Amino acid sequence: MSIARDIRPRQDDAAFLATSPSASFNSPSSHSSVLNRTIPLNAKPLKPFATEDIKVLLLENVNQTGREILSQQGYQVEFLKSSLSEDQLIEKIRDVHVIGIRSKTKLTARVLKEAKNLIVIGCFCIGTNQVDLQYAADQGIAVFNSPFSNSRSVAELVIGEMVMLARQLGDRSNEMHAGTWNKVSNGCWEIRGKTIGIIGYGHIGAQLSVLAEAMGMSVIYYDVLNIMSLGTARQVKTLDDLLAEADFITCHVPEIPETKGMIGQKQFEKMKKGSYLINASRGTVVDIPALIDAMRSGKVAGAALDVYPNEPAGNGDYFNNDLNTFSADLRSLKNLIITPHIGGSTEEAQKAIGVEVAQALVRYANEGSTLGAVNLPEVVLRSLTMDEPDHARVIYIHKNIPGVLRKVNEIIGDHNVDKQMTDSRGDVAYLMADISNVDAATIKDLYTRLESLPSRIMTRVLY
Ligand SMILES: NC(=O)c1ccc[n+]([C@@H]2O[C@H](COP(=O)([O-])OP(=O)(O)OC[C@H]3O[C@@H](n4cnc5c(N)ncnc54)[C@H](O)[C@@H]3O)[C@@H](O)[C@H]2O)c1
Ligand SMILES: O=C(O)CC[C@@H](O)C(=O)O
Repeated sequence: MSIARDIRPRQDDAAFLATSPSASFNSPSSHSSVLNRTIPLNAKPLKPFATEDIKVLLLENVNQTGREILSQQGYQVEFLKSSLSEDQLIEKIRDVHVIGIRSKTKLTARVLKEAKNLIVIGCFCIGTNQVDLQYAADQGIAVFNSPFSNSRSVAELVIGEMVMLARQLGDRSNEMHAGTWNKVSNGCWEIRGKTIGIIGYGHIGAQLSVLAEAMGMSVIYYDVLNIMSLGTARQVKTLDDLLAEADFITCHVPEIPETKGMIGQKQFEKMKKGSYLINASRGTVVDIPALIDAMRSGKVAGAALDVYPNEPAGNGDYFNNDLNTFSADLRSLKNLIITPHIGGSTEEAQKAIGVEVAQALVRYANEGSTLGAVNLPEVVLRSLTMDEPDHARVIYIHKNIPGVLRKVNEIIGDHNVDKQMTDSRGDVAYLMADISNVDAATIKDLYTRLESLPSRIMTRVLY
């Protein structure tokens, strides 16, 4: 084996654990086919120096499947059930190399600035709006998520909620719990024959489309992209077209500036009287005080909310006006289902997410692969094999400015570069090269020279 292991960097030497950010997510087929192609049976396990020095912080009750994968690597894994406040996070994140979060933990620029050793962030969920992706990329910190492992769970929840709202099930159940028999059919409907309007026809919206059609519903959808319809679904041109036609309106868009408050007073005015609203996307997408008004006036006959502008840090916390000023008004409404951000909270989804994201973190930490990252270019190299003992993998994350490759190749070009790949995304570029016949002194020298280049964001050497 390579003698390079003898030059273990200090535990706080984040550069050796260099990170990569990468690009947008892939379809499952492209993902797995690339991986299958690049992992031969005799693949040499690359390690970012001493794995037992890698500190992992997992917040928000990340699934056991993910925890196990990371622990099995020998990493030091600390696991917390809830999220942390910004100040607590700043204290904790300082010596952490890998952090795993879900939707609640805010990794702002202020927090990431303190994360001097951090190489990679795993969002054990779909949404990545809780992370300052650009700031992370600028620091060479890769971010991974799980693009579709909980999509089906959300789609099924929405189907259930449509039936519940149409039949006022929440109210009937609450009344029975309070000891009151109230057998009514007024204002109760089948969903068969009704129109569902899906805002955002991505992974969740498309799943929902198929399920809703099977329930006998007509499906229309609005999306900023021109997307192929599934079954007999029909894309409408504008949000207003959807609002005017749908009986059930359901939001499945990401939290981005364009979707903030996209359902507010004006949109409620354009809906049909007696329509229903469901939001299981992000809490900022619907203006909740405007929804409260629309429900009080009878314009909206029922609603289901799973997400809120401010959400508690963990289970057992209060959902009250200290958190969101409208909480008490919201809780007083009839035919309103409010759930604690559980759209993706099923055993199936959480297990799958745990595996998917933890594996991406390990691949990144140990091999430098950015495949599936959401904020950096995607770079993956065929694995080194056990037949290639004296190889090292050099990763150089750098500013995407002219002349860098020439400088880098002046440094690594003195050696035998077996393979090399580079790609850029915006202002950041990611270079990965496998170099043969290198000893500890050479690795140290390469590392030091790359680190001294003005274009450097982060350097890592894996061996
Ligand atoms: N409640 C939960 O537990 C839960 C679980 C999973 C995902 N989510 C949320 O749901 C969101 C959607 O998930 P997904 O997997 O379907 O995402 P996706 O990226 O597959 O699909 C989102 C769709 O929204 C469209 N879109 C973007 N901006 C739009 C706009 N302004 N108007 C109309 N359409 C727009 C996109 O083009 C895309 O087709 C996630 O971003 C996440 O925030 C919530
Ligand atoms: O599990 C979570 O915290 C988030 C679930 C969901 O909103 C997601 O973005 O996947």
